[in-house]
Amino acid sequence: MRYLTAGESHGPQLTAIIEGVPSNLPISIEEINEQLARRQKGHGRGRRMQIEKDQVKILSGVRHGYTTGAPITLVVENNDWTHWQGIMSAEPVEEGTEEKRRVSRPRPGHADLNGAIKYHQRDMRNILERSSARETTVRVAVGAVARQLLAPFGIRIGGQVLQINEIVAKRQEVSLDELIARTEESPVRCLDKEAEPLMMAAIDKAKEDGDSLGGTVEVIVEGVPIGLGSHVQWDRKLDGRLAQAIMSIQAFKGVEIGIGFEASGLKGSQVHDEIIWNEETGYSRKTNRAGGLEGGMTTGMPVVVRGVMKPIPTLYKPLMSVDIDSREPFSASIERSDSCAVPAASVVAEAVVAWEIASAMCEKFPSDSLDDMAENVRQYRAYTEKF
Ligand SMILES: Cc1cc2nc3c(=O)[nH]c(=O)nc-3n(C[C@H](O)[C@H](O)[C@H](O)COP(=O)(O)O)c2cc1C
Ligand SMILES: C=C(O[C@@H]1CC(C(=O)O)=C[C@@H](OP(=O)(O)O)[C@H]1O)C(=O)O
Repeated sequence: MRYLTAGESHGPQLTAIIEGVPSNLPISIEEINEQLARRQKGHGRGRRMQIEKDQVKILSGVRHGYTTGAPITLVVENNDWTHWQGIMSAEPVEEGTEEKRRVSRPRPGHADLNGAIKYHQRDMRNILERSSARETTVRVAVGAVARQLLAPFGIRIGGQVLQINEIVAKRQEVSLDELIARTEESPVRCLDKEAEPLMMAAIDKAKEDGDSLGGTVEVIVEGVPIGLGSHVQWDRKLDGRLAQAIMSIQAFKGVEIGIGFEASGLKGSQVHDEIIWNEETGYSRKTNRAGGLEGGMTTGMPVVVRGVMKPIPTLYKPLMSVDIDSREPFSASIERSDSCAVPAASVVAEAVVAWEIASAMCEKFPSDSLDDMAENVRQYRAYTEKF
């Protein structure tokens, strides 16, 4: 499977085209919209989220509720477009007749300056419009389709926030069902009830100070068969692909699988997961420090991926920058902004992980139709249990 996204933050819409989704897969528009709504929530979001009410439109590839195997086009319209039509118009405008909201003072941490130099743009709006994480809207819609492809195989995904700024959540041993239910109730998508108000207070304080905060999110996938991905070629290793997916989310600067960076300080005997076998389910592991991946392939244990999001670059009390017209020092430009988007980003992280797992399923099993795929997954599972 593959997909592309298109669209600007303040343009008319975001679009995704997905190719390779098996035919005969039931698609629920409500479920896609539920995922879009989850991404819009979270303490620390800016005013834009009050303007938008993201809803998907399916323009191709789905008929009477089922995929046909043809490319699927997903669209999410920007309500904010009504305020930006002239500024973002594709039509030529006469010089001086239209307010362009030109950006000439690049924000440290955003794509503004590098993009402007690379693409020969004197108006950095032409960069920020596309680098904006508004794009994650359609990535979540794509992830929602991937989730619907995984659901018939009992593969389920949850996510949580583990840290915001200095506040680290205490680890909670809960089932995936409980994690999914409880994070949905939390304004910061955190299971630790003691950390939650501290995180919210830290976000409020940062906002008050004109500052921003980052943090850590975790995604867990259960029900994955053994052997997705491959050890035989670098670009087929599923751990590498998951890392790329997480790092492709705007503002993500770190990724780890299983115990990740902690492994550097431990001995092999403290890191590797002992192998066990039983007659009913076959091979398994005593622990899951590997986060469900060894040799670029799934072990059958839950896949556990964490990502670190840096603090949002746009600051209401801006850092110093340089104006590209005068080359004089100036405060960076201020665009309307979130002060912390870690809870929203955890929903995006779930989506991109869902996509990678679903893609790996389609590579492992014949996937022209859901019927082919279901039969092959059933046979393969019976085989792995007996191996
Ligand atoms: C859900 C989400 C919301 C974001 N909101 C903002 C925002 O309001 N203001 C901002 O400057 N950056 C925001 N970002 C981060 C920028 O888009 C990102 O830092 C920028 O594109 C530069 O890319 P890089 O940080 O990956 O290098 C957000 C990121 C995510 C994932
Ligand atoms: C629009 C979204 O996030 C945006 C991501 C973003 C950025 O620079 O990444 C900047 C802000 O855009 P605006 O200036 O229009 O408020 C955020 O609101 C969204 O998540 O849907």
